[in-house]
Amino acid sequence: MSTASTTQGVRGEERENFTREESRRLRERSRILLASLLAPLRVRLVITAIIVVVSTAAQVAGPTLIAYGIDNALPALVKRNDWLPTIVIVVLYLVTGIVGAVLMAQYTVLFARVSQSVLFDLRKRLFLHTQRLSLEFHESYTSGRIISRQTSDLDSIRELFDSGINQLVQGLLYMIFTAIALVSLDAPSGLVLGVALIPLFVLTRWFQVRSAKLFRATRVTSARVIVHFVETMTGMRAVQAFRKEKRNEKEYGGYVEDYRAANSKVFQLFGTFDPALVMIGNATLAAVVLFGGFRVVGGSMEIGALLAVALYAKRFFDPAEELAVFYNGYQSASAALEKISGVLEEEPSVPDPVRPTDLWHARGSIDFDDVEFAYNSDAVVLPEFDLHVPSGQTIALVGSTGAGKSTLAKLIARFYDPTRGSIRLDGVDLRDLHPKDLRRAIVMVTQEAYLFSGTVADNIALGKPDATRDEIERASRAVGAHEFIMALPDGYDTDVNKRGGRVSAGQRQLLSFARAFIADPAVLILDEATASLDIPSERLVQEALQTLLADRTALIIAHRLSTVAIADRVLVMEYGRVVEDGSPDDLISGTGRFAQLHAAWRDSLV
Ligand SMILES: Nc1ncnc2c1ncn2[C@@H]1O[C@H](COP(=O)(O)OP(=O)(O)OP(=O)(O)O)[C@@H](O)[C@H]1O
Repeated sequence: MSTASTTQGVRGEERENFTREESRRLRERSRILLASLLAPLRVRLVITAIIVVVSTAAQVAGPTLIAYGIDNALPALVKRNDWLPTIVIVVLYLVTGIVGAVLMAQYTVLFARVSQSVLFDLRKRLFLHTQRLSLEFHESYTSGRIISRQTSDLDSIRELFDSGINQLVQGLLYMIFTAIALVSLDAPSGLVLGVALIPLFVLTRWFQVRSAKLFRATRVTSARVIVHFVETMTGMRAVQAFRKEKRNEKEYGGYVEDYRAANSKVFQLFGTFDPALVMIGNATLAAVVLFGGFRVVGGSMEIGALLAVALYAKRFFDPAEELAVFYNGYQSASAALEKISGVLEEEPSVPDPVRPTDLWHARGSIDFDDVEFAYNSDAVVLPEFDLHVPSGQTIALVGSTGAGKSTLAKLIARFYDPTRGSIRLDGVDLRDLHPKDLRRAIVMVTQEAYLFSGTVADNIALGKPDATRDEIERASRAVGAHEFIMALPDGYDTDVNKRGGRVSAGQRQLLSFARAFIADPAVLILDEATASLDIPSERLVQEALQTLLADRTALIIAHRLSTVAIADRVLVMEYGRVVEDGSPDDLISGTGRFAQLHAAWRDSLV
């Protein structure tokens, strides 16, 4: 398999090891993403860079000015009563101090703006792209992982921007300028600093290697805590129904403990690193002062220069810790960027047509022509499927579980494309249809009848965003939902997520019918709820169905055999094939599979 195919999109996200070629490709992908995020901010970045260079240079100038003041300006004042050099030094000191501080403030603000723009852009891109990806992607890439991309991954990139990169740039510049100033002030002291760099380098390397492992452990353990939490909360009904609380408590306790232990190891590491860093700094300072002291006594160095060199030597180590920590922030942010770039690289498996065919007024005839279908090239679900549904026909799909009924429905709604053959609406291949026309012509009402946060009216209007209140009410009346909506605390304006706005399973189904009715599609696909409604509710739903199905092509996945009665035609499916096809009456009076099912159902009613 090629490198591109093993690392394409989110493939390889769970893997720990990569070949050199694969790692190179992943880095390249992250780099391209980062470059595309930074490209629009080019001008701002250049200005920010200039500001930070000038600001750091101004800050570093202080000790040199002090040295000049002590060694040259003060003697002139004392010996010749010449105030000018002293005044110049004091003014310069003040000016560089003020310029350094003002520019530093500017730099912080500008950098924050750059990082906010990058994050805003990335967050938006990720959301829009994830939403555009086909159902196939979402069925395998769990919501926990999507949530991680949008939260913890974006957070580690934010952290790197907020405290990492600007401190890195500042810190590096600071060290470089300080070293230059120190060497130009007194080259021999530069040598001492050069020697001090060796233990500093060794200590930093040691810290990076140890901390990389420990920081990774904190990331892994924290991800486990989040995933377990999300899973428990989303599956709360099953958790409580199966009394899984105790087991969860133990598991969650274990994950939290691992996370705590990982964090405490990180703190222990800092406990060693920080004092060691301070020691190296102090030892260097002592060596510089001692070495300089001898030379001052010997007359080869001025006292002001010694003071400045001591100040530089002391400040030189200030950014060292931030630089060492940056490495970890960088690692976790680049891992995050790699995963996000993977999601962004995914392409919808149901692509929009390049040259779409418009279909303004669909009539609703559907054809399956030599269709074969398999999920993710696994076992074939529909081996060879041919079907003609004339417009206006109501079809009931029955068959044992796993026969392929939902798959058939998903293919008609074009959540997936067939692996062979074509599916056509009014003679136009679904792959060539404009997505807008497709969504207007074919509507699928799923079992879950999902309600979004908002009012009842908002939820119905989803089927036709510009619907007036009149249209909403008419649709609700048509499917028999008006009465119960009016009985809600605020009628159509009741918030479905608030107390009192909670609706029952049957009512939820009626709302989704109203939503479909207002959308007025040429083809309606209905995955009928298995929830056993009580008899009055079932009757209500049956009546609503009749209204909803009138004058359009309909395909109902019928779990209740009572629904079959309102169908013009019944398809019995087994193992991805149609094994019986006929009117309900013909099939019932026959001796086939459906006749048996129907007899068993009728007996169960008596
Ligand atoms: N997203 C998926 N990925 C892989 N295989 C799937 C997927 N969805 C369904 N399948 C498989 O396809 C086959 C048909 O499933 P389908 O959901 O279409 O059956 P069904 O007739 O609607 O069943 P039910 O009445 O239980 O809903 C099953 O073997 C199932 O395991």
